Amino acid sequence: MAGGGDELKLLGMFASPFALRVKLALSFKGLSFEYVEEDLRNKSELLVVANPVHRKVPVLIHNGLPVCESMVIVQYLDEAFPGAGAPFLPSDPYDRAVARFWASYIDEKLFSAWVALFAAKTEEEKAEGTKQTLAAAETLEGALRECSKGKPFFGGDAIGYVDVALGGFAAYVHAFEEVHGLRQFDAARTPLLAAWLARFVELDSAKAVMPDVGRLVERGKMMQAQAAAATAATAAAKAS
Ligand SMILES: N[C@@H](CCC(=O)N[C@@H](CS)C(=O)NCC(=O)O)C(=O)O
Repeated sequence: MAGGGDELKLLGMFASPFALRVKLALSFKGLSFEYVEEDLRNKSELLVVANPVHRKVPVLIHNGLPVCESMVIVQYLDEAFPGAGAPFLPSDPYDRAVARFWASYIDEKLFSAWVALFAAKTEEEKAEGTKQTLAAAETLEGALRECSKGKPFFGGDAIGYVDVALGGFAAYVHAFEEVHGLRQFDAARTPLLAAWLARFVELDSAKAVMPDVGRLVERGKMMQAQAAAATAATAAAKAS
């Protein structure tokens, strides 16, 4: 429990990068919570009632009230628990706007490039997904330079809003390398991001909630094999 009579319950799924953001945010703020693992093929009544619009994880239930959408939850934690650690969002309104901009870039460009890569059925689609992923990483390299002002994190010396947004994908960077053979935050191409990742995964609060990379790799390989089998079945059906 969070302390002071607050009850926090997180509905998540072990492989969800969005749920990981919330686990990271709670961990960085030192807030304890009850964790409920959802089976997304058979969603609980609690999830459906708590997030009737999207029926997705993560949902944070604070004293019985549900809050949905990972980055909305991260902001909520800043506002609902002002005494729990440094705020993720900067105090200056312009810096706050910049942080929100980059967090939404991560969802719109980096995540969608990964989805494109993951869904790729042909070599051309795979090449396109790879190109988009590396281009998004290069853009984020510039964002990190701008936001960190020479300090280790997007938030400066401390973990900030963009660090949490990107941190949700930290375990995936390693898993992707194993499943797709693509090093996204490469030290030669994006040295700041590569150093950011190495530092981030070593933080005690991050380590405490990070999913097992081996399990993510296993899941990624299984999904890749299922996608390949579906493509082969479609090709066979067309040929017959
Ligand atoms: N924009 C949402 C994305 C959440 C999301 O896509 N969650 C996925 C798991 S990674 C989910 O619950 N999927 C279930 C479904 O689509 O039915 C956020 O940031 O929280």
